[in-house]
Amino acid sequence: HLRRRDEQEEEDTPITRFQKYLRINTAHPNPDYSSAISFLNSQAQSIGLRSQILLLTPDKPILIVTWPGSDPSLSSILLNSHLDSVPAEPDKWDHPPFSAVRTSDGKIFARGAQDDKCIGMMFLEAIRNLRELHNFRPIRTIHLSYVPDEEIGGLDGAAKFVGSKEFEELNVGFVLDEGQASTTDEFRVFYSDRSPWNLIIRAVGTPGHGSRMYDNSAMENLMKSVEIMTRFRETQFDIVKRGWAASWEVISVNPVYLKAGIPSPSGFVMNMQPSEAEAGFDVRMPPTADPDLLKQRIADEWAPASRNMTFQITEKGPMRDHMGHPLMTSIDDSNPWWSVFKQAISAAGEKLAKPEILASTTDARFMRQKGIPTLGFSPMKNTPILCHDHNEFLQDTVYLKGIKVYESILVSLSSFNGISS
Ligand SMILES: CSCC[C@H](NC=O)C(=O)O
Ligand SMILES: [Zn+2]
Ligand SMILES: [Zn+2]
Repeated sequence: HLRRRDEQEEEDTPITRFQKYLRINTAHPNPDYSSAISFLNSQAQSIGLRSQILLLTPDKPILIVTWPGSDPSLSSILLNSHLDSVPAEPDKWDHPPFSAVRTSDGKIFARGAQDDKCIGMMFLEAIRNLRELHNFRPIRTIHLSYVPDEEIGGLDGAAKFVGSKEFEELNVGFVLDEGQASTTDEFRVFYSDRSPWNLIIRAVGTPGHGSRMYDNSAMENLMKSVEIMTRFRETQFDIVKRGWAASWEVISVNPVYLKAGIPSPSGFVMNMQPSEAEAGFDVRMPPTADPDLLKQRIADEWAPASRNMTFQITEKGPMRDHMGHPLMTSIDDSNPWWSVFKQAISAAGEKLAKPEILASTTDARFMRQKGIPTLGFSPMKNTPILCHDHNEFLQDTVYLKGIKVYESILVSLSSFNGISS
């Protein structure tokens, strides 16, 4: 006999706890961080873990949960996830994005189900099982961090966190942060991110009657740039389409807004050519790309002063570590953490795909900048990639499997004794 849904959801199980976290609306622009933190904190307490809340920015709390290891002289393991989500357009979803509905085929629908509330809860459930079912005791200390604002650049989140004295005190030797779902039977793992720039180009030009043909209007100047940038975009995209490079190996330049025209009550004035126009672009660079070369190209071709153009680049976070090296975690035997991680995945009976660079960007770049080896990993396989998409969901069995995978990872990492600091 089928039980009623509300009866099922009154139970306290890994799935209902995941649903509870998903129902807390931490989407921008008004993320409810305080409810998320108190929920996670109560979960940590119910497992018997220590926790502390950092308020490095008003209204943007960071939660740190700690499971002390038996050898505090060893560096610790940090599992990081972000509290926030991108917004959702409820009208375009089959289920309300903060309902966390589980359909009869086991799909849990919610904004954040994949990105990245799944891992934040898997961490806690894995620790709960290791303590309660397996009576496991780590040698290295394990910390969990829950940070705000990843989706808007992380400056008041992970960036401030890694710069704090509290972070120093954690003595972190290795970090796992979020990755991305895999559509195959192999898990994906990421050793670097592309670096994001926000690029705004602005044109000024001669205003005039809408009927006149003349050179050097703001719109003409801007649109020439857009054409040149579109051609550059195509050269990069063609390389990917031909299979010569992965999407993370090229520079992406995608237009995200166009702004021009003289507003009128019914829309825009149609018989005036405006004197100003601008466009915004999301630019992503592979970690090994030369940022100065791209800056030169922008100054020479995309926004040349000769065409009455100016530009503004906002670099969203670091691109190099203190040694001037690109932010990449090594994935060869020079990095013992990599070997331990790989071995933990096989011990869980799972396979890893070839390590990748993430085409988008995560908080991992702030940890890598501190010189701490950091991998991006979200154990979701045979799963469509739905981060930032409508109808984001995660299959219940995939979620439960992820907990098991983290149990294996935590046992291996926290028992690893080979590096003394
Ligand atoms: C500009 S930093 C923003 C980080 C964000 N992260 C996930 O989507 C991204 O756009 O990749
Ligand atoms: Zn994310
Ligand atoms: Zn995201």
